[in-house]
Amino acid sequence: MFTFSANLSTLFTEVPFLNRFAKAKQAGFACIEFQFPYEIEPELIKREMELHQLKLVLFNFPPGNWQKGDRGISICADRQQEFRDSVEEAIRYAKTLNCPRLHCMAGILPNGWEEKEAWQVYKENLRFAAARLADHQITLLIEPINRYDMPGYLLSDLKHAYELICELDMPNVKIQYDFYHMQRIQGELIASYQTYKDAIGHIQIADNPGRHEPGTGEINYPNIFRFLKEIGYEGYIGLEYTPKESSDTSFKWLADAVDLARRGV
Ligand SMILES: O=C(O)C(=O)[C@@H](O)CO
Ligand SMILES: [Mg+2]
Repeated sequence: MFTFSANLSTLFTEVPFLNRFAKAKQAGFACIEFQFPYEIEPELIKREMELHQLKLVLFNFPPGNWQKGDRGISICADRQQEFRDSVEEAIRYAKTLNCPRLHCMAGILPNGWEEKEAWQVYKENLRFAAARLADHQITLLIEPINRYDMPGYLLSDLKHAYELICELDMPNVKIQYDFYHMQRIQGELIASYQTYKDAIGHIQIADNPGRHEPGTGEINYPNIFRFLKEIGYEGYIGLEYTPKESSDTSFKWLADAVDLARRGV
């Protein structure tokens, strides 16, 4: 059976980052994930995790300068040393926090850049990162992201992600399948999950439109959870959504999902 993990970058944002661990515990979570922890030293995060007995399942490589528009730097030919340094920084956090998965964002293709060259650099960088992560038994994840939210994001196609993984042929590289992005990119959620399931290493969820909690939009999450249970998915499902009203009132769907699983539906 799968396990839900609370994404502390999008949930409990009513309180400062380090206070979100207690909130996650109070809401009944044993597992958490977040996006970019780099403003806080990992020892402080570790203290909160230990205090509240929380297990970390995922976070991201440093994305470059987010305020200036970076959404990952792994496709940038002129920033390969910066990328390599970012891999080491992510490993430093992952080792301290005992985290088994890291997501590497691709990046936005700058105007006038050759797409073909960007793919080449991306591939080289992923190969480097996957080898470094393998030294620490960490899985490297790549996630197709929709271009409505991130215009120009290079990796926005599930099949491309899969082909890249096949080409790299490194066992610790997997797809991060975010149902919200996949709905906006192509739909066909269950069928496409089924097609690529052996290459998928992590799931995230949110509804569309709005990227709020399941039940607020058009995605049939009860059906998706039923499907994931049927195929025996035993990994994590990250709640990477922005609560429609407040975090505390955004978990009603979760009670229904857990109940559904318990009843063996
Ligand atoms: O945007 C998403 O979806 C993610 O999973 C993030 O890690 C990237 O911001
Ligand atoms: Mg995601």
